Amino acid sequence: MEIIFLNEANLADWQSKARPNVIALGFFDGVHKGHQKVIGTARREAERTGLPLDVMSFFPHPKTVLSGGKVKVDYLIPLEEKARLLEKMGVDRFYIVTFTRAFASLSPEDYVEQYLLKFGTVHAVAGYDFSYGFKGKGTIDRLHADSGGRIGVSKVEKVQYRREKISSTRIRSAILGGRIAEVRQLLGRCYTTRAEVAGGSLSLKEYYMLPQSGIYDVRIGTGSTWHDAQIYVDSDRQTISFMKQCLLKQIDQQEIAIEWQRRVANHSLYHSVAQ
Ligand SMILES: Cc1cc2nc3c(=O)[nH]c(=O)nc-3n(C[C@H](O)[C@H](O)[C@H](O)COP(=O)(O)O)c2cc1C
Ligand SMILES: Nc1ncnc2c1ncn2[C@@H]1O[C@H](COP(=O)(O)OP(=O)(O)OP(=O)(O)O)[C@@H](O)[C@H]1O
Repeated sequence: MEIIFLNEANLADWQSKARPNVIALGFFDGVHKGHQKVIGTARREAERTGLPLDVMSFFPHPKTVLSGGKVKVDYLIPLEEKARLLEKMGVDRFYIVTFTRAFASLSPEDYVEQYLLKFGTVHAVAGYDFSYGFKGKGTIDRLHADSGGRIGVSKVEKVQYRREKISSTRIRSAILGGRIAEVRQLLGRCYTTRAEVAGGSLSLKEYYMLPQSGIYDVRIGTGSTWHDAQIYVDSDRQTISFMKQCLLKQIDQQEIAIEWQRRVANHSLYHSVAQ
């Protein structure tokens, strides 16, 4: 999979490398079950037509840019992790458009012209609530018309869990609430973060979220094996530590994966046990 960072400076160059494609559109933080349906729909269309499958996403989050940095988005996963997941789903090119105020001011028609038609898009897939162009005025229902009838469009209907839309926002609040079992249902897999182990302490890497304070059953991945463990989270201090230190020696100075399985106790219980 090719990863391409698009900006005003290299836009014309990439337009000149256009080839016909099917593309999935959206931010895709977390690559949850709703996103999987969008990308899966695009993949089937790519297979049917024999065209490459591309994804176009944005960075930083539009909310952060449009608020002038005032709104901070807690990302679920960093770009590298999004790229790993997209590659596993069969994506050929992953475009990441640098989201700036200038980009946000493009009219819906100009976005479609400059970023889809000039990139060779034959068919675009997005969810029922995808929006694009100045003030988000472009909607999936008008994308076909905005392309002058040249781009075929598939709209993915709302994917729900317990009668509510699955969204990145909902997953963020479930993580902050320690509702790890729900997070697993929404993502379609366990939430997995990466951390560094140095001198006996654990630190989460950037662009992952720390669940609510408490004790969690986790699996620790070292690249070669998985170990069952328990982790204590203090979300006020933003720290994580192992309940038993024995694993720490084996994995010192390594980058590990933490697969969050379930929350087994809350903060206060830990303190009464520890005292
Ligand atoms: C060309 C373009 C311009 C946009 N301009 C705005 C804007 O002016 N205001 C806004 O709130 N969002 C704007 N957006 C953001 C979209 O409304 C939407 O949040 C973004 O495309 C991510 O889509 P998703 O959240 O459905 O994945 C723009 C998006 C694109 C692609
Ligand atoms: N539950 C869902 N059902 C169908 N399509 C979805 C769903 N969630 C997102 N999509 C689509 O997936 C693409 C990426 O969406 P986006 O990244 O905005 O997801 P989101 O989870 O709704 O995020 P946020 O919570 O920040 O609004 C868009 O085309 C969007 O319409």
